[in-house]
Amino acid sequence: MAPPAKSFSRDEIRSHTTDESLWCIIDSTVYDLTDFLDAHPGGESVLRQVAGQDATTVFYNLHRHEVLSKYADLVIGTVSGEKPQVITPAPGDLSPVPYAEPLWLTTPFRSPYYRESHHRLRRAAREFTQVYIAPEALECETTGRSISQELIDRMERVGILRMRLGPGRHLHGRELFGGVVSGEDFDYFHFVILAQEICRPLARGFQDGNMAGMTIGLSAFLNFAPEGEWKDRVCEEVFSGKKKICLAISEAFAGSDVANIRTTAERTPDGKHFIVNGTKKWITNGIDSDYFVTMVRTGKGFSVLLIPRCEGLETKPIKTSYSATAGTAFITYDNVKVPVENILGQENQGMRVILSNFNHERWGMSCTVVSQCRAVVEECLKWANQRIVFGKRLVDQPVIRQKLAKMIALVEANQSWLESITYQMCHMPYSEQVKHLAGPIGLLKMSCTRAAHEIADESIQIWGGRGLTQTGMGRTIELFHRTYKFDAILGGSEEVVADLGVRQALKNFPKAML
Ligand code: HEM
Repeated sequence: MAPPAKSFSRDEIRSHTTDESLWCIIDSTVYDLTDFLDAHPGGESVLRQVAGQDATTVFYNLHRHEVLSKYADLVIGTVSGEKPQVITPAPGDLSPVPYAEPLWLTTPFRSPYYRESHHRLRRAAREFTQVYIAPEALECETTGRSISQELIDRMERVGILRMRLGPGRHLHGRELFGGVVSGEDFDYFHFVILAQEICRPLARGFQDGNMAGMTIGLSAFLNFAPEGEWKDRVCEEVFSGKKKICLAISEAFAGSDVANIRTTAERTPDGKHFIVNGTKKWITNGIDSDYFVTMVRTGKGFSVLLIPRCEGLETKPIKTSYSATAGTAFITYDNVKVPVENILGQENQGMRVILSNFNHERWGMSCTVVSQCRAVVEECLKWANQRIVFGKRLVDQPVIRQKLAKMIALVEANQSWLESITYQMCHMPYSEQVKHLAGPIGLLKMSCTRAAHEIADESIQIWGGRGLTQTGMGRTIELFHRTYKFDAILGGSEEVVADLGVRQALKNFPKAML
């Protein structure tokens, strides 16, 4: 909001120092704090100490810039002959902070990977995220409530729900974000952009609450359900946002070692149904899902069934270290009757169904982890630049610059590797991707989550107590530090995906000797 057109001389401002009229200056803008004195969360006395003065430095030492937008009604004008200097980005704008954007978005750097439609999508996705996703993400992260139907409908209208499944036929014939890219042109780089933009609010629980179950659950259904009315109906229900779906693999008995699951599906004597018994644990979005893509043991192996919410299937919330808004569930199946037609792929060939999506899931997680890490780097750069401590900026301490250097290098290295792998995904036939990319994608995910570990650790040291506080300036750092481990565990633990990368490398090892 533009400040009122009135301007005041610094001499005049200096005379407003009493509880009856208390003014101060922040970034050449004049604030009347008289009626705010007893409402100020930081107390009255600190405001009296800056009465009539320029409080810019002390203000930014203690508050995020967004506080000023929230309290814009306290503004009464500007200082005569001065203009506010601090940037308030408009929705969709790029950040001018060094390393806050990947190189392809930074002038004058160039990239071989991105076209005009990628730039258009980036702007549209960021604007949408800032205007619609971020406010709800921050609220849900705190309250634990589920994503609203209103936001789901809004995402559906611009095509976000379909884009979350990556390129493919489900996007054909659609104009995404009202025409910034056509469904046919949507490629893996468009996906990287969307994934990296919508996680920018840094609300890790909400990020999963925002239809993460659909991205991993529906893809198995899309690729393995037989063509026909059933497939069209379920896809339409989920893509339209009317129904929710989740992927139920892990159990208390088996996490990353999926082959140890114990949930069983036995055929009824007439062969028309499976009877499912067992449990599933840590199922994202399970709490309010309508469909459960469930991995089960069948006669000679594993199978995957689409199970609608029905009698015998119950979901209970699991309290994790991120917000309940993710809808993390413990599921019990007690004699759940499922038609045999609900099988995805072949009976006893379910491992193929599950493995087929792992690459995409792990690559998608790498996209978001790099983006979150970058957002943390931006927070740290801004903080280190504005925080005055021991009489100088935090960033004037060499030890802080060392930490920032390490964090920046980790982010840039992982983004480059991500783009290089994404380029292969755009150009390799699927059969080659399956053969050649599982290893590199596993290593990429490991590299990203290791980087997140380092970045979470260093950022807390830069932020001090604020990095351990859930409100105020360091809230994003506190949340990142509390939740970065999710990505090191979900979708295959760091150790499992790292091991996969090395085992794949050794598979066709040449007779090369030292
Ligand atoms: C327009 C002027 C101001 C507004 C709207 C404002 C608003 C706020 C708000 C909303 C908080 C809660 C924490 C947060 O969300 O960041 C807060 C905390 C605080 N404010 Fe202010 N404030 C203003 C000016 C000042 C000034 C000039 C000072 C110091 C001289 C000050 C000192 C503090 C302190 C010490 C805290 C507690 C910070 C903490 O817990 O880390 N405030 N203020």
